[in-house]
Amino acid sequence: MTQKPIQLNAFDMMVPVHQSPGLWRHPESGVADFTRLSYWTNVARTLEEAGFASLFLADIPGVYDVYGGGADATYRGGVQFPLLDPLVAIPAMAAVTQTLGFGVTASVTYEQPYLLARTLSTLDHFTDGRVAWNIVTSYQDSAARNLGMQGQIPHDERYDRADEYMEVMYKLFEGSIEPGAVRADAEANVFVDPAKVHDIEHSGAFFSVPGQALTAPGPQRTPLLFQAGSSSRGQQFALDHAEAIFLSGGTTKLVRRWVDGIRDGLEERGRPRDAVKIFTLATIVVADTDEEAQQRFDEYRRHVDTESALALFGGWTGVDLAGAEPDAPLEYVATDANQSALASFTTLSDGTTWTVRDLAEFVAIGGRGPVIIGSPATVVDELERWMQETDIDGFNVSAAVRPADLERFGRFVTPELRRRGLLTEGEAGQTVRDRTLGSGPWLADDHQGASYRVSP
Ligand SMILES: Cc1cc2nc3c(=O)[nH]c(=O)nc-3n(C[C@H](O)[C@H](O)[C@H](O)COP(=O)(O)O)c2cc1C
Repeated sequence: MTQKPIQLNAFDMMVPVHQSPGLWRHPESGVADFTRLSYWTNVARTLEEAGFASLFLADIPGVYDVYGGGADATYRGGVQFPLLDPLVAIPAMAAVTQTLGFGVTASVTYEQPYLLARTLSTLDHFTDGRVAWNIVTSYQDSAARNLGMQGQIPHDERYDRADEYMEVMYKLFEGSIEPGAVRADAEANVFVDPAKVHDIEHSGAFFSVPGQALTAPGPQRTPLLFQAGSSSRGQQFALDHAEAIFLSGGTTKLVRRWVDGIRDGLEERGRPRDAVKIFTLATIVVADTDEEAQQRFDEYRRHVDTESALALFGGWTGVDLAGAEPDAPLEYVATDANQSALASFTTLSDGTTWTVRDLAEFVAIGGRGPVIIGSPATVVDELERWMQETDIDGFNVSAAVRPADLERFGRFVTPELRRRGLLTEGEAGQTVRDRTLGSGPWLADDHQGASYRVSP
């Protein structure tokens, strides 16, 4: 049995269908209300009570329009569409919770760093240091087209640009407004001390930001940094910047391979092997007994929508499987979309040949991660097995029926985790960085972002 506590993130998105196409039709699904703020404040409360360290909200700035050469299947299936802006809901969720962190996704390919730094600092203030940023480079042509470009920036170049983007962000968060700059000293007639505000004077290949940050940083200065790139260039970027990395793989063997690569990469950079926390996707179907959980899963299966699953897969990978022979084997092609999503069913599949049908059925519940089915004891045994075999730090828990399966997690799995002493509880006032890494509120001194820090 592992001694290491299991860290829990919930993996969700402000859409009707996130990872389990078709399940919105299940009678227990509540997603018809996903546009109500109360849906999300209830989710936040549920997760906090269930011992989750954070809620990770995925986001994309485009529509999945690859399958069948259009978006009709996406519309019909509610496949990550319609899509609300996750940043807007965070303060409301923070106001009804005390310890839950919020991982928000924002794209470095389409957002300007100067304004995004202000948005994230605002959220860090409003959440008392409970905001984390999932740094993505994005992978959709539809996003590029609607954001004023002819097509996507090529895959690896997106990451080169993202490296410079991060330099700008570190300068804005760490190097522009010193701690103590905001004095609000009425007697001296000084609100902000000019000696403690610095222009960042950034001039690079992609960005020019000569001036100062628009707002003083929040309790964490730089928000906790999440990343999920899994291609080799994506992994390099993650090693250079991330404090927590998300993976998504169907087998312990595949996930272990990625984990070893990450920990070796950290060591090569002279950092501790555990400097970055690693989470992998898992979908849990739990009930009182193994039989009841299996029955529940069988019932879920009757609600899956394989066409929507292929629309989702097309959006991730840029590969259109409309009209493909269901028994045709999948083949790897390099695209400018999400390279690791396709690789996990082809070049990284350990000799298994995936057909189009297998893929649609697998992706239809829980996306690219495992589905763990059983009683609370069986589920926790399986979570422990994944922890041991993959050397991860925790899970990104996705719900098949939303939000019911998150509530069920809290009702069934959390008590078993607590009974086995596997959950670490949050404390009010603790930042999400401290809760996740145990290293205080700011970036670690050996993180490259800390080198931009100006101190009093
Ligand atoms: C668990 C997980 C969550 C992700 N969430 C998002 C997201 O919200 N938005 C996004 O644009 N990409 C998301 N991605 C995609 C990654 O950021 C990255 O673009 C993807 O893995 C492709 O990069 P790669 O080619 O380096 O693998 C996610 C990936 C994983 C594994």
